[in-house]
This record gives sequence, C-alpha cells and structure tokens, in this order.
Amino acid sequence: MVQKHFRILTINPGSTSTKIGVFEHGKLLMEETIRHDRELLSKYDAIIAQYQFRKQTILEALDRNGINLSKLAAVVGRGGLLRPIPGGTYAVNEAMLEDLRTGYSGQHASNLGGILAYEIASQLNIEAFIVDPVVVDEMEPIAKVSGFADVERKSIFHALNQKAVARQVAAEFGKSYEELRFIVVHMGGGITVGAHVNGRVIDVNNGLHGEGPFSPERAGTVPAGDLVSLCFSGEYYADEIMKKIVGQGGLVGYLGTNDAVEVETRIAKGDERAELVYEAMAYQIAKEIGAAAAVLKGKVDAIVLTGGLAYGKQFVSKITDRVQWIGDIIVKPGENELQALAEGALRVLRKQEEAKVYRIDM
Ligand SMILES: Nc1ncnc2c1ncn2[C@@H]1O[C@H](COP(=O)(O)OP(=O)(O)OP(=O)(O)O)[C@@H](O)[C@H]1O
Ligand SMILES: CCCC(=O)O
Repeated sequence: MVQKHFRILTINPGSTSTKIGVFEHGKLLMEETIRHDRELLSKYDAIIAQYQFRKQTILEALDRNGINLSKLAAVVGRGGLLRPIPGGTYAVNEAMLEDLRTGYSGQHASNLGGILAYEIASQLNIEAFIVDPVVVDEMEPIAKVSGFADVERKSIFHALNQKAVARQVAAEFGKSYEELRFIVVHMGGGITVGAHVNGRVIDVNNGLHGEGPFSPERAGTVPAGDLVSLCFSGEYYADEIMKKIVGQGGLVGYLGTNDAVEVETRIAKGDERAELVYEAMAYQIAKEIGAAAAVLKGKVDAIVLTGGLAYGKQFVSKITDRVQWIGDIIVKPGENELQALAEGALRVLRKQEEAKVYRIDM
C-alpha cells in the first residue's frame, strides 16, 4: 500500500528558544532553533503572554525556509504542565487549551507548545496534537506514596525524549518497546530517571520540583528539615526558594554555571570544588539508577543514558563505573524531541494509533 506523504510542523518551546522542524513522511525537511533574547522575554509577565510573539517568529522562520503552509497536514507541539495523563498522542482540544492558558499545573515553556500548534493549525484548518507531555503519569500506586500523608509523589519528567529513546533502543534490539524493561536516564538542564516496564514508566523522579539527582539547573532532593528551616527563616520569599530549587539549583548553585563543558574545563585546570560537585552529580545519578533497578527487581534489559550530558565521555564513565553491574549500558547523547513529535502525529495520521482525548476528569 502506498503511504501518504504527510507533512508535519513540529514545535518545541524552551525557556530561551523555540525549536521547530518540518517533516515529510517522517523525514526532516528543515529544522531551526529560534533563539529569543532573554531580556525581551523577561518583559512578559507570564510565559503564556509570549505566545503571539513566538508564533510570529515561527511563521517568519517557515517563510524564510520557503515552507508552503498550505501543504501541512498537522501541527504538533511539545505538551506542557497539564493534569496527569497516560502517554501518547493527544488532539489539542478546548479543555487542554484552558489548562495550558491558566497554567493549571504550573508554568513551563512547554505550555506554549499545544497553544502554538492549535493557533497555527486552526488557521489552516488542519489537526493539532501534543505528544507525551511532561506530565505523563503511568506511575504505580505504590510509587505515589511519599511517606508524608499531605503530599503525593508526582510524575513530571522528560517523557517525550525518554519514550522516544526507549522505542529507538527497542527497535535496535529487534523488539517492541512494550516487551522490554529499561532504565532511561535523561540528563539535560534537568535530570530524570525512569523505570520503564512494557511501555509504561512505572516510577520516575519529579525532575521539576525537588526530587532525584541534582542537575545542571535543579537542586534535586534536598534535606526536608533544613529546607523547612530556610523557608521560615524570614530571609527569603517563596519564589526565591523555588528558584534555588529550579533554575538556580545544582551546578548553577554550586559553581555559577549550567554548562557541564565549562565545568570540565575548570576541572582540567585543577579546580577541586568543581571536581567534587561534578563527581557528586554522577554519584547521585548512579544512586537513582540503583533505585530504579530495585523497582524493576533487577530484571533490566538495558540502562539508556541520553540528553546533553551524555555527550560527556568522562561524565558517562563516572556513572557506568558505579552501575554496570546492573546491566548493559547504551548511550544515546542529545535529544530527538522534534522527530519524536513528528512520529507521534504520524502514527495518528496513518491511523496506526487513535489520538487520545484530554479531559479534566482524567
Ligand atoms: N560535549 C558535551 N560534554 C559534556 N556536557 C555537554 C556536552 N554538550 C552538552 N553538554 C551539557 O548538557 C547540558 C544540556 O543538556 P540539554 O541540551 O539536553 O539540556 P536542555 O535541553 O537545555 O534541558 P532539558 O534536557 O532538561 O530539557 C549542559 O550542561 C551542557 O553543558
Ligand atoms: C521535563 C520536566 C523536568 C524538567 O524540566 O527538568
């Protein structure tokens, strides 16, 4: 049977950039990272207020690259902080737009993904989707118990890249994602470690709000009692503490940079503090992998290391040194989020999968 050549626009909004790609038949036609001036973005009082400006820059980039919008079959954006939902491709609907606009589960640049996809698609009378948003929640009930009765653990992680990489490795094994057991470690500005069983992420650290290993920009798990004392010391406003956890935590807090390459340069010049902190980040990641191995009862088909930090050979070897007894380690540096968005939309357009419907009672 001849496959239709669906042309798809993909949009991945980040805190300082918007990445876009156009795919046809799953192959990349064009890709551009539109960098936004930090000062310009800071003039908007909420992330959501940046939507009109970002939409304009996307349309200009498409025009610059000679992309004929009338040939698009769908637009797909990286989904945001919605209510907890199972993984998959979702059609953008009113309920979703409302939650993204009001920031129902919080503010995150990816909240703009669904909105931008919808606004561009509706003008062209085509479909808009999101795929595997950061709130994908497939956690087992046991994993949700935090030990503090007022607080339930949440699933907020790099679902799009973790699932895309897991599918890729499964295909390389000649098997389907749904047959395998992986520990996937996304190591970017934030770090999340997911226990994947038969296509579901049954446990994962909440990468955004103070859980798991520290990362270039996130504090990870912080000793709770000391954090409470700091909160009530009278020295900080709530948003200042939150910034110390997200954005200015981890490497930024200790070393003033989120750039691991710069940290490696400092270590090479003999900076002992940088060496200790960098080693500690690898140590905490290894501990989290050990925890995920316990979740999987030691039956692990592979540990997959991905994200920008996976380019760092020394960093990767600091981790593998501590966890290679658990199973095979596969390194997939960087992220393939635009491709993963395109593939998610394509599965629906080709009718291999049905688009899921987002509801507020999910
Ligand atoms: N060759 C390299 N060696 C070591 N570290 C690297 C290398 N290239 C990039 N990094 C580091 O990877 C980190 C950024 O990773 P990445 O680009 O995946 O993050 P992001 O997309 O900004 O955030 P997130 O993945 O959390 O959404 C930075 O600390 C960067 O310095
Ligand atoms: C993707 C959620 C985690 C993070 O932003 O670090």
